[in-house]
Amino acid sequence: MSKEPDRLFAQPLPQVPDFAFNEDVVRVFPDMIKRSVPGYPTIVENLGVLAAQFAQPNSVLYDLGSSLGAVTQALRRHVRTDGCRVIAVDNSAAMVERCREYLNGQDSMFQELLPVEVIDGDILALQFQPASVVALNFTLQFIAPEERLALLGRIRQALLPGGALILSEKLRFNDPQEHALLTDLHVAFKRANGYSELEIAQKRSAIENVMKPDSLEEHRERLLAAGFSKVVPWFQCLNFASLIALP
Ligand SMILES: Nc1ncnc2c1ncn2[C@@H]1O[C@H](C[S@+](CC[C@H]([NH3+])C(=O)[O-])CC(=O)[O-])[C@@H](O)[C@H]1O
Ligand SMILES: O=C(O)C(=O)Cc1ccccc1
Repeated sequence: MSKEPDRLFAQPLPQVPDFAFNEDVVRVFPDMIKRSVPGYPTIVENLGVLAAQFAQPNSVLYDLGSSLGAVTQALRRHVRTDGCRVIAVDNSAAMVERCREYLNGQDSMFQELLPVEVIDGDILALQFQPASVVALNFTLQFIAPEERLALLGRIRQALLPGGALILSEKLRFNDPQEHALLTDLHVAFKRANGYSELEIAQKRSAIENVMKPDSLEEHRERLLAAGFSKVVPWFQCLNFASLIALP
């Protein structure tokens, strides 16, 4: 993995552009996500452990919004079920190109890994195949809010009995005091990871138009409306959480 540190927002910008998953972000992405998302390494590794419990023989495991393939790599470390294959999808060409390189690296280091296909495409336009595991690891928050229910409905329809959707998201909180506390603690987390006040402020303004978090209650209700039968939070660190949704 690239070791380049994230300094994208370190210098004052006359106007902060909307955040995009372009080549500049790709270069620093492993460092950025680890220093910005509390619990990220734990979520990714354990997503593989969880997936191994839900994987059904001869089915597809989807990594939707795969970025550099961290989740795909965890799936390939943990899932041993016969005939499974991974389909990773991202609509950033820069991410997809680097993701394929990293997965080739994983292939050259380990034997008998699950086959993987990386698709450069929009998850909103995807024709889903029958799937036992679908991972949306910090991706739904970048999908336009009005598209989210229909996407979850299509995922629900594709899920096999015994399978699961694993959904990780930044959370918003309806209680203003809870929201303020966890937002402040997230800023403290970023500061402790070496980000300056300027970097934190400029990043906040870059993502505010493109990343729209929901509350846990909104996630639960929407997942049930999409046809899921059960929603089980399995991890929360500050304002970041991961849920298991059962078909
Ligand atoms: N409509 C879309 N279709 C396909 N991809 C999309 C779409 N919208 C956004 N993306 C892609 O979703 C990813 C979100 S990052 C996921 C981290 C990864 N899961 C990880 O576990 O490392 C989250 C973050 O950076 O906070 C980006 O690569 C986008 O290009
Ligand atoms: O940085 C933040 O404040 C976030 O909420 C997480 C994030 C991580 C990586 C890209 C975009 C948003």
